[in-house]
Amino acid sequence: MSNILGSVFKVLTFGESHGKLLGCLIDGIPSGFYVNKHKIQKELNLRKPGKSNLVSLRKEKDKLKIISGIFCNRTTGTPLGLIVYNKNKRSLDYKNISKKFRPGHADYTYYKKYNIRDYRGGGRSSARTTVSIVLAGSICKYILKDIYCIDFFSFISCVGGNVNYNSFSKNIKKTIKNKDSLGSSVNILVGNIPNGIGEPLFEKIESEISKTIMGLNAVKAIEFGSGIKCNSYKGSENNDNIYKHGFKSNNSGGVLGGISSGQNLKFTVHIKPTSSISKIQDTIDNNLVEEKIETTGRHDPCIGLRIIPIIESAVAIVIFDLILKHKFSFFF
Ligand SMILES: Cc1cc2nc3c(=O)[nH]c(=O)nc-3n(C[C@H](O)[C@H](O)[C@H](O)COP(=O)(O)O)c2cc1C
Ligand SMILES: C=C(O[C@@H]1CC(C(=O)O)=C[C@@H](OP(=O)(O)O)[C@H]1O)C(=O)O
Repeated sequence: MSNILGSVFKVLTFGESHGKLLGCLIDGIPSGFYVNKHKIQKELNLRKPGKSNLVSLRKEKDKLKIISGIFCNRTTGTPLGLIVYNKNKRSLDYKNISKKFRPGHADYTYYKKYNIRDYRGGGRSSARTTVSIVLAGSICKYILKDIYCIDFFSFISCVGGNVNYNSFSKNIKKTIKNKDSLGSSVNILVGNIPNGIGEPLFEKIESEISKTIMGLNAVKAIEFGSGIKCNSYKGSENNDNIYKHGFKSNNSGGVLGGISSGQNLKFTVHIKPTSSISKIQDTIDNNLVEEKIETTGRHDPCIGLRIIPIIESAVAIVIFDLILKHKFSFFF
């Protein structure tokens, strides 16, 4: 299993959905950084479930606990350990389906590969594990803001194939009634990214971000700038003309040759509909016997509503790691 993100700012993530706790251990964080607990907690609060009836109703406080690596609120350069406890587990919800594989979830592949499966909340395959990404990423996010004024602007751009923002919540409510779920897309814009981040050929900023974002639960595609639409454009339409004070458009998504151009980094992430639905579906059990399955419990009907803080944190880790790894600019 691979549970480590980053190569200099190295984040080891651990924990399961219904285990005792989740967390991360960060190796490679420079010494002397002020660790702002409130800013980390704010990001955890943005990610946590149970905040409305349009998301999973699991109620977690996700209260930050720092277990190592700081002295007088500053990093000491030793491994920084951050955790949150799981408090609101309801493993009984999974009892009926403990031997059946939910279509679309990771149950089938985990069982086939590891020959053992923690069925409680999906165990390690649950998006509850994204807590660890937000723990580490929130630190990167505010360091990037303090040093480079890097800002994130993100929004949900599509729910169930519909791009009209005003219809999103109505559409989700109707889908919940129908015991189903919806796919979605979110748009991410990272402002004030300095020119020069990204290492061609094989650590282009696009490829590094894509690898991490595609590693998130339920993400099925990512497009930069004009994305897949570029296949219908002419060069004269897709090129971003260059002037003394910058670019006239941003079809490149802020990346040229794998290097940030100084324009906003712009990408779209497409997310599949939640697999755990209470509509009856076909599946098999551990003994290959064909069964019907109905997944009840507390599930997100549309993941796009919750994924933005996770994506922002993941991207912040990638950018900060590239900066540290290549001793970019005037950082040191
Ligand atoms: C923020 C977030 C919340 C999610 N909530 C649920 C959920 O409530 N129920 C569910 O079945 N899947 C949920 N997922 C998706 C599963 O974790 C994911 O589909 C599963 O791990 C299988 O991985 P894959 O979809 O990447 O193949 C969520 C994903 C994210 C990013
Ligand atoms: C708990 C979270 O999301 C969970 C993600 C998830 C899944 O299968 O990914 C399934 C559900 O787990 P449970 O049945 O334990 O409530 C969600 O609530 C969270 O994001 O904190």
